[in-house]
This record gives sequence, C-alpha cells and structure tokens, in this order.
Amino acid sequence: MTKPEDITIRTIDLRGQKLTRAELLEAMPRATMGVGEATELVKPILEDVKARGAAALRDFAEKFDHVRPKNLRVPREAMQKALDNLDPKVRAAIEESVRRCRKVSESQVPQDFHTDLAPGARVAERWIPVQRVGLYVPGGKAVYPSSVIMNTVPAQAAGVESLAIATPPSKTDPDGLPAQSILATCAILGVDEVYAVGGAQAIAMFAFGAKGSEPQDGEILCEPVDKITGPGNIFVATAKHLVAGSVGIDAEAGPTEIAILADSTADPRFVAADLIGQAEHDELAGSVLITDSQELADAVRAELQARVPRTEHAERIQKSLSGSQSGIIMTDGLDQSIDVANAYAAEHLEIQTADPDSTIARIHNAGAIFRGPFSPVPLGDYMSGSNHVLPTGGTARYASGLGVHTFMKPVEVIEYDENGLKELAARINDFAVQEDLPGHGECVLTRFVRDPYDKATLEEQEQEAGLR
Ligand SMILES: NC(=O)c1ccc[n+]([C@@H]2O[C@H](COP(=O)([O-])OP(=O)(O)OC[C@H]3O[C@@H](n4cnc5c(N)ncnc54)[C@H](O)[C@@H]3O)[C@@H](O)[C@H]2O)c1
Ligand SMILES: N[C@H](CO)Cc1c[nH]c[nH+]1
Ligand SMILES: [Zn+2]
Repeated sequence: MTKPEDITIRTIDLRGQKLTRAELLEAMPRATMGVGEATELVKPILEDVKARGAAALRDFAEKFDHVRPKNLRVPREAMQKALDNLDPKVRAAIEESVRRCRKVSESQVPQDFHTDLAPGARVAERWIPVQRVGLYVPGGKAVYPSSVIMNTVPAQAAGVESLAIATPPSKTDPDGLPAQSILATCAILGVDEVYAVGGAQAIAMFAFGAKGSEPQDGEILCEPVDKITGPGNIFVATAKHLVAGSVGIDAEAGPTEIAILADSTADPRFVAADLIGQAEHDELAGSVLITDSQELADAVRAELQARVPRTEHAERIQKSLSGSQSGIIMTDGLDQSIDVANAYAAEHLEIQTADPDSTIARIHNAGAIFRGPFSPVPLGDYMSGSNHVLPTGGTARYASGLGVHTFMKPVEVIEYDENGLKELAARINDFAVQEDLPGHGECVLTRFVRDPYDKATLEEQEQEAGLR
C-alpha cells in the first residue's frame, strides 16, 4: 500500500542562478535509462530477428510477454470477433476519437504546388505517400487502442498503400492474440495486416522483414517496411533509434513526459492530477512542474500526497514521480520558466499561467502544447483531434509529433524545356568547370553545341548557339 509519506518528488531550485545554455540543458530532469543505456540490451534482439525471423519472434514473446503466439499474423476473423464483442460505450468513444483525428488529418494533407522561374522553367513539388509503413501500438503495462487510431488515421489520410500494425501478444489470451480492444479498433479502421509481436523485436521485424518458421506463417511472415512509426517503451524507442537509417522512423516517442509551466494563478488540484495522469504510464515516465510560485509548488506537493495513494497505479506513479526524470523546478519568474520549458522540450507542455497566449508565443520546443486549465493532456491522448504520438527525451528540440506529414515526402519535379535550359546553359557550364566537374557542363552543352569537348573552340560554339 502506497502511503502519503511515500510520495516524493525532488526540487530543482534554479532561483538566483544564471546558467549557460549547456548548464541549463544539463540541469533538466532525465531518466537514468535512456536510449544510450538500453542500446546494448536491444542490439542482440535486432540481430536475432534479422537472422532467424519468426522463430526469434516467438522466442522473444515467450521471454518478455510470457506467451508463445500460435499465429504471429492475427487472423482476420479474430479482429471481426473482437469488434462484435466490443462494449458499445467503448466503441462510441473510439469512433468519436477517429472522427476528430480524421478531420484534423484530412486538413493536414499538403497540396502539390509549382513555381515558375521564367518561360519554360518550372520547379514543382509533389507530396508522395510513403509506400509501406509499420505502425507500432504499445501494449505492455497498459493497452493502447488509442495509438491504433493515432498511427493509422494520418497514414490513411496520407494515402499510404500498405500498412501493418504490430502490438504485443496478450499473456491472458491462450493463443497469444493481442488485446481485444486493439483488434477491434483495427477492424473499425479496416487494418487487416496485424502482428502479435511487441517490443524491440517488432521494430526489427518491420525494419528487416521476417521469414516464417511455422506452416501458418507462410514462407515470408512480414515484408520489410519503408518507415516505422508509433510510441513505445524505452526498448521500442531504442530499437527505432538503432534501425533509423535502414528505414525511416517518425520520432523517438518513448516513455511519456509532461511538463506543466504554471504561475500562482494555476489550480494545484488540476496540476497535481495532470502530473499523476502521465506518471501512470511507466516507471520511467517523467512529470515536471516548472513554476515561480513557492505557494503553488507546496500546494501541488500536498495534492500529490493526498491523491497518489488513492489511484489504481499508485506504486508505478510513486516510482515515476520519485525518479530522476521528474521534479519541481523552481524559477525566479516567468522568463526563466519559459527558458526551462524550452530547454526541457517536453513531449506534452501544459501552460497554466495568467496569460497563456503570451507564454505560448515564446515556446520553441514542445511535442504538443496544451493551453489553459481546460486542455489537459488526456484530452489529446484520446480525442481532441490532435495526435498523441510525440517526441520524448528532449528530442522535441528538433523533432515533431506524428501527423500526415510523417507519411509523406515532398519530391521536387524539375520541368525545364529547351529554351528554359538554353538560358542557363553557359552559366551551368561555368559553375561545373569551377567545381572541376566539366562532365556536368558537357551534359548541358551537348544539347546546344556541336562538340562540347573541344575546349579550344567552345566559346565560339557557345556564341554561335546563342548561349552567351
Ligand atoms: N511518446 C509517446 O507518444 C507515447 C504514446 C503512448 C505511450 N507511450 C509510452 O509507451 C510505453 C508503453 O510501454 P509498455 O511497456 O506499456 O508497452 P510496449 O508495447 O511499449 O512494450 C512492451 C514490450 O516491451 C518489451 N520488453 C519488456 N521488458 C523488456 C526487457 N526487459 N527487455 C527487452 N524488452 C522488453 C516486450 O517485448 C513487450 O512486448 C510507455 O512508456 C508509455 O509512456 C509513449
Ligand atoms: N499520453 C500518452 C503519450 O502521448 C498517450 C496515451 C494513450 N493513452 C493514454 N495516453
Ligand atoms: Zn497518456
């Protein structure tokens, strides 16, 4: 039983300190187990799946998920059955979430466009969907049908041709099928390539493909994908980090974080509940309050002590609040609070200040920003219409959350005609010669002069052809 006195969260007191950028980044609360630390654990899993395919996937399921799935590829009938048995209240919640996410996703689809630079000289931009994607849906400590929605709906809006989902097998299912609510959500969204494979091994399967090992797998269980997206624990995030380069990834969407930038006007009950809410995900989840108000900090601490023991996952929450990745950061004022929020680069940043808009205008780094007391993170987790797959571990300094853009690539199409090229031919050649790549210039000149290799007469030829 967790008791109020067990609930500890450290204070990081930055008041009166003038920190350099490096010192400020160093002072941020981070987990002791990050991608760097997990790498040595994850590498052998990736190598084994690459070498042994489905046989390794079954062995890892047995080791980490405590079940040996009969069918690694979930039969279509299992998904329909899960949907038939779904509680109507849960189905209504899923459908509302899908509706809002789809509306936002459809409005995010970028338009093709072109720029005319001169007659016969056009550069167009085409947005092309990624062809085949692997979507990871977590399912260890909790089950995440919401992550099926957050991954799949933007991929569908982008026009992805082939999409597969991987999610851990459930140890309570005798055949090792994934959680029923996840399968039902796949059925609602019309996804029929679903694998009962979790963790780093799922990421390896998507990156390298996997050959079958049992007759029901077929010769090839899973073809490799072009890009892997989706959230997961530290093993999943590390595996994505390690395969990036062989395949695309979205962001390192690892253990959840919340930072709340609050001043004395914030309600400590809301702040405490929101810190607890995200701490519930994982012992490695981070909950951070950034404030210049000692009164608020004290009141939030008291609220945490009163609330945590009363919630179901008290023990997990107590661990994540007391971990090195959580804390109450005390600042001298709003300016320093904003500097801290930008240095921490939270996955979720709630703004609970007197004037949230002027605060938000100064935020550079966050996966998603939740404005004011009535936009709490779980609204975004489930059905605000925004996406809950977001960068963690400070990667929001350069990475962004999942969206339609994750599943599309802008490709420039160069459309010059003879006149458009002629106007630039001599200049291109001058540039190429300067770079000691005369063959480049000769490609262009050959279209307009008799003998681009005869350098003695080249200038004359260029003049004759009207290039100079
Ligand atoms: N950043 C985001 O956008 C976002 C969104 C939702 C959830 N999350 C995070 O996703 C995570 C979900 O974690 P989860 O554990 O519930 O589910 P998960 O599916 O991510 O992980 C479960 C898998 O981890 C593997 N695993 C467990 N212990 C292992 C070990 N010791 N070594 C190697 N592999 C091991 C197993 O294969 C298991 O199938 C949480 O950390 C949550 O905070 C993040
Ligand atoms: N807060 C998580 C990371 O963004 C997403 C989630 C799903 N279900 C509940 N929460
Ligand atoms: Zn959440």
